[in-house]
Amino acid sequence: MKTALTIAGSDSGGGAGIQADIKTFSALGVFGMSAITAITSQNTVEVRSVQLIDVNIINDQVAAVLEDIGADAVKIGMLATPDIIQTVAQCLKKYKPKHIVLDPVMISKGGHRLLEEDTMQELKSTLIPLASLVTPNIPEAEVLANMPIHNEPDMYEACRVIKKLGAQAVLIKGGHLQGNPNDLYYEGQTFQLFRGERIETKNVHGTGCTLSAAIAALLAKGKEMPTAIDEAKDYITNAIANSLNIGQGYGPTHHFYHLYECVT
Ligand SMILES: Nc1ncnc2c1ncn2[C@@H]1O[C@H](COP(=O)(O)OP(=O)(O)OP(=O)(O)O)[C@@H](O)[C@H]1O
Ligand SMILES: Cc1ncc(CO)c(N)n1
Repeated sequence: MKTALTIAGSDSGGGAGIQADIKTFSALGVFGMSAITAITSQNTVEVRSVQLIDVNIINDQVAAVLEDIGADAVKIGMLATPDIIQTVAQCLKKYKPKHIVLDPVMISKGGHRLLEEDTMQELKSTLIPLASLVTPNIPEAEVLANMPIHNEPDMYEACRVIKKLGAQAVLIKGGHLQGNPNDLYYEGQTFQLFRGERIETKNVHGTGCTLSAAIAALLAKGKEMPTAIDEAKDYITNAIANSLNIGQGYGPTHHFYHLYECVT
């Protein structure tokens, strides 16, 4: 069976972070593993508290998984401090996983900052150059590219700037712009727009986590990057279309376990 490791924060509410990633891996027929970087006390409305995990424990979790089982792909989510980023970067340099999908998580849907000041700078210089794909949403892309993004033409320019930070490829997610949620992919030569149709729902907690985990799972199964993104886009669209109206705030996406075949 193919395997995928998520290095991310835990969301007690089950909609984002490690929990969304493992559900997505499982639904796509990939064996999911985790290295937890932070524990968030979170629900569909708010983040109540955050406990960061000691960097030695983060290092040990990654080492334990990669020295024994290995991972066909790694997905990276919430990394709250420059120290944590450096630790994860050292692990990636040591174990050199084939596919690294980096979701530069900044702020929860409820508006809670999930990383400290200066952390985005460290992410830019230390981690983005190691990534096969970096998947910012619009506010994250604005910080990474250091420019405002108001429309699709701005997304093209921001892709160019972010690509120069050294990732192999960039996918800017258009969910936060008005109109249809189209995502723009750029690998340094050609652009590809992955079109979506906006689903009218407030239940979009964890959509970014789910998309990046789906891309990692599909890469683990041997798909080429554009195919992995295309199929992951179908996966997230389906997960949003069937999202769950639970909790008082932004409900979670829904994962269908029986729809996807397992590659052994
Ligand atoms: N209402 C919607 N209908 C259909 N697709 C959507 C909708 N909102 C977002 N998407 C898609 O979901 C994916 C995730 O995008 P989004 O911009 O919401 O990520 P995000 O802000 O990082 O999510 P989160 O921070 O909650 O994890 C993208 O492919 C985007 O186009
Ligand atoms: C732990 C965690 N990671 C990522 C996000 C972004 O949605 C979140 N809300 N919580």
